[in-house]
Amino acid sequence: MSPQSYDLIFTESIEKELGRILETYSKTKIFILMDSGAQEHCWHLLSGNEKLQNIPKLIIESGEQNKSLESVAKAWTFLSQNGANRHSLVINIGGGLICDLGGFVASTFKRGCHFINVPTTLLSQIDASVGGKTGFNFNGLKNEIGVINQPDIVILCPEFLKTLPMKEFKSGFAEMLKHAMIYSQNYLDELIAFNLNDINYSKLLTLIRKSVAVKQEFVMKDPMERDIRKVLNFGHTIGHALESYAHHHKLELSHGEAVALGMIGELYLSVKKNAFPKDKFKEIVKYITDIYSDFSIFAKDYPELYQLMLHDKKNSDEGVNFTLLPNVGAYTINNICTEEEVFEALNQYGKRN
Ligand SMILES: NC(=O)c1ccc[n+]([C@@H]2O[C@H](COP(=O)([O-])OP(=O)(O)OC[C@H]3O[C@@H](n4cnc5c(N)ncnc54)[C@H](O)[C@@H]3O)[C@@H](O)[C@H]2O)c1
Ligand SMILES: O=C(O)C(=O)C[C@@H](O)[C@H](O)[C@H](O)COP(=O)(O)O
Ligand SMILES: [Zn+2]
Repeated sequence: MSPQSYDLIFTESIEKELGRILETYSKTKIFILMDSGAQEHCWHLLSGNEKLQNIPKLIIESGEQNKSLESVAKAWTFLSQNGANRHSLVINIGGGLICDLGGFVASTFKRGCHFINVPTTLLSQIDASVGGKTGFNFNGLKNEIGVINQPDIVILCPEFLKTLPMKEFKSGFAEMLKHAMIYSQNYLDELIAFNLNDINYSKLLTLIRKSVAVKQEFVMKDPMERDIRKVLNFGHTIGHALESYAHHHKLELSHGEAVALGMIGELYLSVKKNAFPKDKFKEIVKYITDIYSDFSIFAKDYPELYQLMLHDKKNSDEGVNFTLLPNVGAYTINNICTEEEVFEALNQYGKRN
């Protein structure tokens, strides 16, 4: 398997598909890492398969705070105590937390064993399960520790999404909006036309396929994020700072909400430095703020947010690095913005002085 390739399988019957795949691993020891929400809402779609029933399983409590070194250590201990070896297979079943954490655990246990992702949230299906970014939060910073390493197989089963709460659905939808912003006006128009209040699952499957294809196009060109893959990070320089800030101050903010808000600020910088069309900026900001929670930040907290951005993994020694857009479907990478420009961008959010 080349460093950036894996098998991507769409299926309507996850139990049969996974059972078929496991036949090819019949000689290896298999383990399951699953988050508690996936256990509650998804396991029944899989557990009819006898082979799966007898596989040792570790449940990681859901919640971003559990994407941690402690959870990684728990999973390493679980594998070690159950006799896993470097030929073993880890099956990650859950959202982006499990794909990131489980992918890292498998990539580092005995210097790396096989893993398969079975994403069960919209965000993990269109983003976290594909592309090989794995890791966990550390020292109050998002994804501070991790590796880029591809799974053997990713199995996408949209059936799982039918139990997803709207908050989590919107979180994944934000990453789809990001894909559209960096890729094409047509795709953005399709997403804007998608009715979140009456989900058409066959239309959703088409959109999922589109988003996965967009992500894969960037990953295949630059698997280790040396340059063009930074485009997939649009909205994240500010987004990750907001997410870490919210976590530190015990405020509710999902990854997708943070990215949606991050895109507003980074679109502002795109208008200022890349001549992104002002009228389109206003339109998109209105659309995003109508969907995502009004997460107001205080001007007095801008320095804390800026300090968090200084840890962004895209940065070199020149300062805070942004991916910006000259228009929908166009992008520039390695834009260094000053603290003053960042503060101006943060002014775009509803703030209380
Ligand atoms: N590696 C990447 O490329 C990448 C890309 C995007 C995001 N991420 C990471 O992914 C994480 C966010 O992922 P997420 O949005 O999936 O959050 P999550 O993994 O925390 O899952 C959200 C919630 O949904 C529950 N859940 C899972 N499947 C469900 C289902 N089918 N029905 C009902 N509930 C279900 C979970 O138990 C959890 O409570 C963040 O840590 C983010 O940094 C990684
Ligand atoms: O796959 C990528 O590359 C991305 O940037 C996808 C992002 O949506 C995702 O949140 C990723 O985990 C962020 O990467 P990071 O390197 O900023 O931690
Ligand atoms: Zn993201």
